[in-house]
Amino acid sequence: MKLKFSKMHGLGNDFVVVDGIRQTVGLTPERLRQLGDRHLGIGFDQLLLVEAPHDGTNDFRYRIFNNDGSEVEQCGNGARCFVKFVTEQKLTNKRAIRVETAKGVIVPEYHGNGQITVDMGVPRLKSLEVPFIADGDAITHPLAIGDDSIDVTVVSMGNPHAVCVVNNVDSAPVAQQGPLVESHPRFPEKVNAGFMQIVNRGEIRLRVYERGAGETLACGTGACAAVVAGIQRGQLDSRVLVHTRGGDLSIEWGGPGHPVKMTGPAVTVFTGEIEI
Ligand SMILES: N[C@@H](CCC[C@H](N)C(=O)O)C(=O)O
Repeated sequence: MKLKFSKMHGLGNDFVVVDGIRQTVGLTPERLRQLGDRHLGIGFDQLLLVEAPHDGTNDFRYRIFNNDGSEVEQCGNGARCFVKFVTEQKLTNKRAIRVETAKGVIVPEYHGNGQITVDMGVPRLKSLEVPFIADGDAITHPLAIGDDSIDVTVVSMGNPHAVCVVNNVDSAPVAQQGPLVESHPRFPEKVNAGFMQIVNRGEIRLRVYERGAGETLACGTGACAAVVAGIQRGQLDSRVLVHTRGGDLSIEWGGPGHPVKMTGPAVTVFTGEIEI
C-alpha cells in the first residue's frame, strides 16, 4: 500500500504530514520509527496526521507522533505546517480553522504573507497539570541532574516542558543534560527540556531537547513554554522574539489565564509517496 505525504518544516523542525481523511492510514509505533529513520525511511522529528474532527463544531483533528513512535499532545511548529498543508491540499478554504488536539482546540490563522499565527491555548502552570512531582507550586524547582542541580520552571502547553536559564545557549550542556531531564523520575510522562538564554526583556535564545525526538532545530511549544517561564520569573515582557537554531518565532502571552500566541513560518519541501 502506498502512503502519500508532504515533507514540511517549521524553522527546521521537520515533519511528514499525512492526509488521513482521503486515504486510509494504519501506522504502528514500529512503522513510525522506520518512516522516521533518516537512513532507512523518510526522516522526520514528528509525523502529523490530519483526521476528521470528533466534534462537528471543529474543522479537523490533529494527531502528532514523535520519531520514537510515541503519540503526543501538542506541537507548535507542526500546527503552522498543519494549516499550510490543509490549505495547499484544498481540504479547506478557511483562513482561521479550529483544530482538535489530544489536549484541547487550537486556532491557527493563515496570514497569506508566509506567516501563521496560532492560538496555542492557555498554559497550565500547576505541577500536577504538567505533570511534575513537586513539593508545591513554586515558580522554580531545583532538579538534581547527576552531580548537578538545575532550576527549572515547569509549564504545560498541552505537552510538558521544563525550562532552565543558561548564560549562553551555544555552550549549554543540551546533549548531556537534555536526556537526563527528559527521563527524570519527577516527570512521570517525561518532558521536553528547554535551555533559555535571556538576551533582554523582549528577546531570548533557545535550544530544546525534545521528548521522543532529541534536540531539534526549533520547538514551537518549547518557545511558548520558555516565554511563559521567563515572564513567570519576572525576566521577560509579554511579547518576545525567540531565536532558535532554525530561525525566529514571535511569542505573546498576557499572563495567567490568557492564551499564548505564536507566529512564524511553515514551509513545504516536497511531496511524495512511500510503500508501507
Ligand atoms: N516540535 C514540537 C513538539 C513536538 C512534541 C514533543 N517532542 C513532545 O513529546 O511533547 C513543537 O514544535 O512544539
